[in-house]
Amino acid sequence: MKTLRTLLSAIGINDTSVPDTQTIEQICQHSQRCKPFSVFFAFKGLRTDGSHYINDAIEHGAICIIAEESTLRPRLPASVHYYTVKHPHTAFALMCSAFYDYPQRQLVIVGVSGTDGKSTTSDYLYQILQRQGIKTGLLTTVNMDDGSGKQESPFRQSTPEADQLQEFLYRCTQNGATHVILECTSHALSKTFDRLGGIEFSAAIITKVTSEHLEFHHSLEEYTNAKVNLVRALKENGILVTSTDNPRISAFSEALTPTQKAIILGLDVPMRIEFMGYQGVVVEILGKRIHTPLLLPSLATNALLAVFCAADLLHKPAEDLLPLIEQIEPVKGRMQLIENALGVRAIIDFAHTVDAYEGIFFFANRTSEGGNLIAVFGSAGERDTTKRSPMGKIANRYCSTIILTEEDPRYEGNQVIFSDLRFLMHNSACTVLEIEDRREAIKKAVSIAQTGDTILFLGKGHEKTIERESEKIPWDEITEVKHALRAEEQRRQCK
Ligand SMILES: CC(=O)N[C@H]1[C@@H](OP(=O)(O)OP(=O)(O)OC[C@H]2O[C@@H](n3ccc(=O)[nH]c3=O)[C@H](O)[C@@H]2O)O[C@H](CO)[C@@H](O)[C@@H]1O[C@H](C)C(=O)N[C@@H](C)C(=O)N[C@H](CCC(=O)O)C(=O)O
Ligand SMILES: Nc1ncnc2c1ncn2[C@@H]1O[C@H](COP(=O)(O)OP(=O)(O)OP(=O)(O)O)[C@@H](O)[C@H]1O
Repeated sequence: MKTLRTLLSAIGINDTSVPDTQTIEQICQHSQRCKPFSVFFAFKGLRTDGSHYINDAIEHGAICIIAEESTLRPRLPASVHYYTVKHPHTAFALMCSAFYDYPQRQLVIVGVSGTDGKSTTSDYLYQILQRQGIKTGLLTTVNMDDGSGKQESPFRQSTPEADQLQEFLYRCTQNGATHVILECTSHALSKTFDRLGGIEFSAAIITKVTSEHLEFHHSLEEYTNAKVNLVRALKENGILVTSTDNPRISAFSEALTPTQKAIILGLDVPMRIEFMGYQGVVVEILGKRIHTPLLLPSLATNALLAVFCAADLLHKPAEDLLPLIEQIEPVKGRMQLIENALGVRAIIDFAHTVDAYEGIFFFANRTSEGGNLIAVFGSAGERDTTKRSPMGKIANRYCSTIILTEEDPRYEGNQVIFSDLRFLMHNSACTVLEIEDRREAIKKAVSIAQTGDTILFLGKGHEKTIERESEKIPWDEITEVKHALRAEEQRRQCK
């Protein structure tokens, strides 16, 4: 247990008036999660201002309040300590780290970022390190391992808030993990949220930076700059691993210091990726020809990034680790084929960006062998709107039928989202239907598919809910698609 004085000094506040026996039970940023002897951080948010909840936090047991510099000092009981700081999110991360005894200092931490491919690359690296006997922690949108075994991530965010993140790292140290792989999102890396503040990374993998989350970052430069923060957080001898697929390599390599290094696949290490459709991608690299079970070339690149990062961490030749990608296991909801007796190729994938759409529609088109292509998708409400029309355009170019449906409409509602998605759909040979209820949309797609056709179910992957307004409806895309296929098989058998 830490004293308040120690925790305050971790964020540069040295207050000798605080009794040095005063201990702290918890640090929180939501008033209702405070319990007796908590420190409450009052953040100015996008919807409300945490400083409006200071009294609520005190009622729940907060004894110390940290607010932003511009916050007007509220009237407080004399027993409550109150401070302001310039960067409260960074202070929150640093104090949480101190609260858990700086767990990152005991761990080799790899950060994985990029527009697409963070979860898969992280998972592939985890698999490689585990197979090399390294006890490895993992935290992605999909999975978590705190050293006690792999399970689905319980967190709401891909990179959780600093209190949850630091507690996770602490558990990793307690469970004997030596290495940890963290999926690092642009939100978490941004100075606005700084959820990873205080963590020094041994390696940074950047898959590919295209465009996403512009509703938050406002420009591609700002978005890229947030991701570059991962390289800025590298240790003195840290390594950047990326590939020539990444159109923004220079933004990242320019942030390296002379003692840090980079491996750029495709440039430092020539490679060739051969598309083999449903047989899985073949890669030629370092004189080897390796057959992977991964279907998309981008996923194979992710696996290679993982291999070269692992080789550097383990001081092993990459050649020795390359064969491991022959047995790499897929990640839930990523290019997941659902078996069926209809003779239809049913694929669930988490593609939800323009670049990921390019990849998956290229795959589906190249492998269609004359069959029709049907796609079921929507786009997230209250999030980046700039990607919607280009995504719709790509789908419309290749599909015979598109069924627009809900993804997470939130308060924006489906009709606005559908209209954005349709904006550049000029190919009249493609039928575009709108079925808001995702379950009905899936059933419809399955009902019109014939032997040899391909159906893509996009944008939900592993996710467990659909967010309609403020409601979270439980959802399991894999189960829903399986049910629809089974029902259709029975219907056709009875005919
Ligand atoms: C858009 C976004 O990032 N929102 C984050 C933001 O919410 P906000 O600004 O709306 O917060 P707010 O509701 O205005 O509240 C302000 C403050 O008042 C506090 N409060 C509020 C109410 C109350 O009763 N008491 C109280 O103390 C809140 O805890 C908060 O600290 O600050 C909150 C607390 O700091 C975050 O939980 C919340 O993440 C939400 C859950 C979210 O959906 N974030 C997404 C966009 C996100 O982070 N995504 C990334 C990227 C994913 C990807 O790349 O795919 C991720 O890492 O997951
Ligand atoms: N390197 C890549 N380049 C382009 N598309 C990719 C790449 N890797 C994966 N994809 C596509 O993106 C989808 C999501 O992959 P993944 O879950 O690894 O991304 P992510 O960055 O973790 O996504 P999120 O941040 O939303 O959790 C995949 O299903 C695939 O269609």
